[in-house]
Amino acid sequence: MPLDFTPIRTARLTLRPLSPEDAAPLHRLVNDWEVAKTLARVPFPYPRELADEWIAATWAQMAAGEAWHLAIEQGGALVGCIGLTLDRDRPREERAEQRRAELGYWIGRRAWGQGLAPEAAGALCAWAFESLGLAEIHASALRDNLRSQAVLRRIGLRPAGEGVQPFLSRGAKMPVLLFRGDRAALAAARPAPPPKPIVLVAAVALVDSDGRVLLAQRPEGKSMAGLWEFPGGKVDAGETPERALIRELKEELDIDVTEACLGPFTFASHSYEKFHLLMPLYLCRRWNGTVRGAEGQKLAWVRVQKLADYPMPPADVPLVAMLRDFL
Ligand SMILES: Nc1nc2c([nH]c(=O)n2[C@@H]2O[C@H](COP(=O)(O)OP(=O)(O)OP(=O)(O)O)[C@@H](O)[C@H]2O)c(=O)[nH]1
Repeated sequence: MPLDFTPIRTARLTLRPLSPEDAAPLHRLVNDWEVAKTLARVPFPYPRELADEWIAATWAQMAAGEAWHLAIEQGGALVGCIGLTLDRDRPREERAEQRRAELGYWIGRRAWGQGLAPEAAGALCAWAFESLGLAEIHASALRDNLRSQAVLRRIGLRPAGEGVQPFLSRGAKMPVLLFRGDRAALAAARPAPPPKPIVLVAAVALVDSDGRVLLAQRPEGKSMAGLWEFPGGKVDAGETPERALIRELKEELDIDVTEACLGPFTFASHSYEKFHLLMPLYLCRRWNGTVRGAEGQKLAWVRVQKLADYPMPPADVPLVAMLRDFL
């Protein structure tokens, strides 16, 4: 068993070395004419012992650095196989960056229609460019296998002519379309990482009769602890920014504010590592009650010219400049 292979994980799949327990489900899935007829190197019917032999062969090939054939697992069950085989037509000592490998895969019939093949193939190719330093990946698909051709195109391979290949399952030579792509072409086709969530935070610059602005210090234990910020907080689901501010100002500062006293001033739009902050900043000069740090946070009334002396979260920096110009 090739123990040193770290499984490749995608959103839905795990690609891992085959194990002897895979032989029975593998046989059941591939001994299906609809699957076998698209594969060049699979006989049909597929003898049960061949599954054991094939799994043992994949370990030997992986240990020799010749091919990487992996199980495609979804939710703990085998749903197909995928592999890359280094081309042999070049001298073994050639430089790694000139290597080419052939991609092959199949998905059991019950797992068709979910986009699993491009998900697995895209991930295996990305791994191979990174770990094996390949120059190019190529593949072929039967001329009438439009579905597989679509998979190859989707992961970034491009048509590279036609050919004829012997198909064990058909006992005949069959016309195929050839595809190939380099690292850049496949990387460009990979889906972008999921966008960061947008977090809506309402904040306010409270301005007193001397024109000073209130800042609150982020307490220990929170992200960006020690930095000074405008009072406010996250807008809850179903809440308006104004209602959120009225709530937060009561909780944090023990003051009462009305919507009419919250004047929209500007906003911050800033990408933090895990989220994108969208923060409307209001101006407020009138409130009821006496401002106090109701959550134990330190407060400071700061003259606009002095605001820059207080280290603030990066999202706030442009807001400070705008306040200075306005007040
Ligand atoms: N209230 C406020 N939040 C700000 C300012 N600038 C800024 O980047 N933020 C960010 O906006 C989010 C405000 O969330 P919050 O006040 O409801 O909650 P929190 O500090 O407990 O958030 P956290 O613990 O998730 O960091 C924080 O991630 C905070 O770092 C600002 O001037 N005022």
